[in-house]
Amino acid sequence: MDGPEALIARRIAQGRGLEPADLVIKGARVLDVVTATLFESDVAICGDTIVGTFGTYEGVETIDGRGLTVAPGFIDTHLHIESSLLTPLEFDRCVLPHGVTTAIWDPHEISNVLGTAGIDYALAAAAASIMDIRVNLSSCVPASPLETSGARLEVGDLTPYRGRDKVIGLAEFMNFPGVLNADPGCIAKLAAFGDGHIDGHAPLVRGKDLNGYLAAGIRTDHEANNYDEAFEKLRKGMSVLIRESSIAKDLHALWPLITPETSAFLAFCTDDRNPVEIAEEGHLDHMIRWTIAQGVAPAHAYRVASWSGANAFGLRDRGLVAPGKRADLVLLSDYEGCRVEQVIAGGRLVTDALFDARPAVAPVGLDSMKVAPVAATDLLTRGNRGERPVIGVVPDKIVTERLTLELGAEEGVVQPDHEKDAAAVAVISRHGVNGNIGRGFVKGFGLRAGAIASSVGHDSHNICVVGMDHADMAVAVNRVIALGGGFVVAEGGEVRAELALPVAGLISLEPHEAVREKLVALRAAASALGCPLSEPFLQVAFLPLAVIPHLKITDFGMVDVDRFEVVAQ
Ligand SMILES: Nc1ncnc2[nH]cnc12
Ligand SMILES: [Mn+2]
Repeated sequence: MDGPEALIARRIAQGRGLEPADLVIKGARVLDVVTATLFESDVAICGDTIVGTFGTYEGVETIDGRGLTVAPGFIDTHLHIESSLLTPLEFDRCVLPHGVTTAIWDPHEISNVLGTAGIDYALAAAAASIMDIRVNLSSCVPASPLETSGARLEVGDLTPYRGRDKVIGLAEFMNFPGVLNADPGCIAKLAAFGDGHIDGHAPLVRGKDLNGYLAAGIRTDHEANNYDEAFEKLRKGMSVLIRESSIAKDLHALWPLITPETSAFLAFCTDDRNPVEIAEEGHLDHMIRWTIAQGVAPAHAYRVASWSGANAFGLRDRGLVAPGKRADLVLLSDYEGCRVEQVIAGGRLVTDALFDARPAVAPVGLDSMKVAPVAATDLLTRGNRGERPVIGVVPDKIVTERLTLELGAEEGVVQPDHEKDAAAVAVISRHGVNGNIGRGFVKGFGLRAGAIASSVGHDSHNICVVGMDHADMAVAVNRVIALGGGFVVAEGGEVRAELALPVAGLISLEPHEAVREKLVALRAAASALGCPLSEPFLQVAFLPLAVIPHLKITDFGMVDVDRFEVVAQ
């Protein structure tokens, strides 16, 4: 026998204790998330598979498990690795040590810029990473018809990827108005993937509209930011993915959902989490730790972070410390505090040498700035004094308010107003498709001067700039273009801080430690301009997301998301 048959025979022999296992964790306390109990045991591993628990085993190699608790590897059920600002392999090196052994990636950020080349990049990275990166195919590129993306993905672009290694199904179906209105393009995608997994994205969708959205075959949601909405979705059979991103922090509202009965139907996700927060707080380990600190039984929190997510996405080979399951294991020095000591990914102890041995993945999209430098006059909103729609930023939320403010004008140009905390905002099309510039105003950035610009502008990733001075806005935008993409703070005609994001205008080529340092400097520069927000760049980056209520801005202009129409250019 050789090949799969020999491997199965080896697993049986090692599981039965007839021969030493490849690797044994000796004398640990093991978490069983099925019965929510802990038990003392060795854990025997053959290759990438757990083969023995509830027993004593000999191992070719052993790990001293005394004083440690072994939990199933954590599963981030919905994220955009691009939002970490890191390359996927740098994300792997940054996040796997936090116990996240599986990450389910929707590469719609890079796909909005590069099209299927973005999906190919994601799959190449998934083949090289140590953590098991799975890919859901980006269902809505562009996210809405009210923006200009760098590419479009129709059903015919997606179906060739079905069944590919690492591919699960269809990623977050954000165009919920398109679903509810039975838009033909949406229906075609739902039909093509209906027999598999379809992820959802349904902020504030309730009642019979939610029933219609679910009847379309959509299985999960991560956009509920309040208990009642999440509870309704849970009771209607959705897997609710509780999110703690760097900007949308829903854990504090949703942790009470986690009970003995519901924890099998809830999962954790991060959506968009950057290296500063990963370093300062953690990743899913932070979510587990924080949830337990609220009083949730530890075993239920760990179940949400492992088995429940595996089950929701059809990953039947993982999520338990049990024979036959994938050897994704987290060794904890503090069970209630979720302090990760060591991680085993696919049966391999995670070490620096393991990361160093990965094959390289070539960067893509290094020429994604297909736009000429702008002049300050390009960013002006022409008009007279009067009332106009203004985006209301809500700290730690991506939902924004639809405000109306009276703003003054000078010589036919509408002016930012520091007293009213009304900054100018513009979105500059950057994909070489057209010369669109959307212009408007936003309240909540607290700026007294200067400008903040970003080539990360969800999800079409045009350049978004917020400022109190149009000349500084142009300086910031033009530096973003010169960098090939990035975040820039400018004041008094000077660049005060910057981070280059040359991979599709979204991702840095630097190590996560360097990206973290530059993000800290950018936050400090934004704060020096008066900005009180903990995440100023993500707040800028989410202003264009026209599938999140209520008022946003794209390269088309100000978009009323509830009425799904452009309300001001
Ligand atoms: N990056 C993203 N794209 C679409 N919807 C989101 N909701 C939160 N983050 C998002
Ligand atoms: Mn979403």
